[in-house]
Amino acid sequence: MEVPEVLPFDRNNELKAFDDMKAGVKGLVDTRIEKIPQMFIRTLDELAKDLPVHDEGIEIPMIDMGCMDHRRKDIIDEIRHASKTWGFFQLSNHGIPLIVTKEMIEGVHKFHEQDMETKKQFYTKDPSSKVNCNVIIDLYNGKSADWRDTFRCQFLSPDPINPQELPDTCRDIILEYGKRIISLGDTLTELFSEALGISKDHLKGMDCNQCLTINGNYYPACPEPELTLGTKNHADPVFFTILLQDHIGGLQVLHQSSWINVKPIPGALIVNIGDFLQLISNDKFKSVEHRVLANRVGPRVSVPCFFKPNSTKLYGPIKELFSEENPRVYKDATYKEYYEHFLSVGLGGESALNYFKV
Ligand SMILES: O=C(O)CCC(=O)C(=O)O
Ligand SMILES: [Fe+2]
Repeated sequence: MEVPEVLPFDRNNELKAFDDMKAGVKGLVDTRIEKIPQMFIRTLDELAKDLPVHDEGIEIPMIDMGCMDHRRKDIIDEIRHASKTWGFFQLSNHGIPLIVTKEMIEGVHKFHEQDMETKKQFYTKDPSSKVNCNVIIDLYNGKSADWRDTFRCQFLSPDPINPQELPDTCRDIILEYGKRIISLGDTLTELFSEALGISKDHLKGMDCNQCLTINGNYYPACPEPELTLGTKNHADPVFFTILLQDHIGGLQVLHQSSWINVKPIPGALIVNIGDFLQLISNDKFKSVEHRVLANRVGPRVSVPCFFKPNSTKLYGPIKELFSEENPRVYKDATYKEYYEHFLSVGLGGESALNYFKV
């Protein structure tokens, strides 16, 4: 019997398209392939450290922000509880209309799905550029790459972005969505302060919502989703994040050593505590690891809005939160020092906060 010759599959043959991507002239969405290249395949070390998924009747807390004037105290209690135990919660009745969230998702589709020639101008690694896409940080520290394209826009830095710098395809909706996120970010900054038991204006006075980066994540359908991740596990290197996701799903949050799926709920927004809020709250609030699975179905779109610290200001735990039972946990650090350390650790590694413990 004739044995058919089976050639070992050489993933490197597929790499031409990805060389372009690494060189910054192509997004994942522009490369239609059937096998994923080596650079996306999770390492044995990553797989060995993976934890189980727990998906039976457990969900991140849902907080209804409606009737705030009458229910403020209850809402603050719920935010405190969620921020201490989960580091994540979903928000309903947050004031951003469904039509605006829907158009924001469509805007991210339009940006990533436009032709390469138009998109090319945004593929830059120039850190001074306020709008760019596809800076895959893990390619720089030897771990597997994430199965996603990303568009980043420094909306407040702290000066507002010049609208002309935004792409034509989604300029209007980013401006509209960004304006509403700034207002929701203001409200959350007050609620977080009150939940910590300090004055309503305390976190705003520390410039916790002074800088805002809006990302547009685009996760193309993946032919081999079990071999890679859409976004590797990480905690956000920011104060807090307000995340919009579409209906596809794939976001998972680490809770009691298991991955929990975050179910998409139309119109709801997800809020999570970032490392810097954990640092200044002296561990009262938790910045929790999360990740996004790759999926055979796609594309999936998400819009994380990151409230970040001013990079040169010195931050440390809030003194009002110290007590004999709760002594200072972290040293003072600038965001620049912290973020450099975060990048050196890379996604999928240990928490960047450990390095700043006293
Ligand atoms: O796409 C998502 O749902 C989450 C992405 C994320 O965690 C991030 O960009 O920091
Ligand atoms: Fe994140």
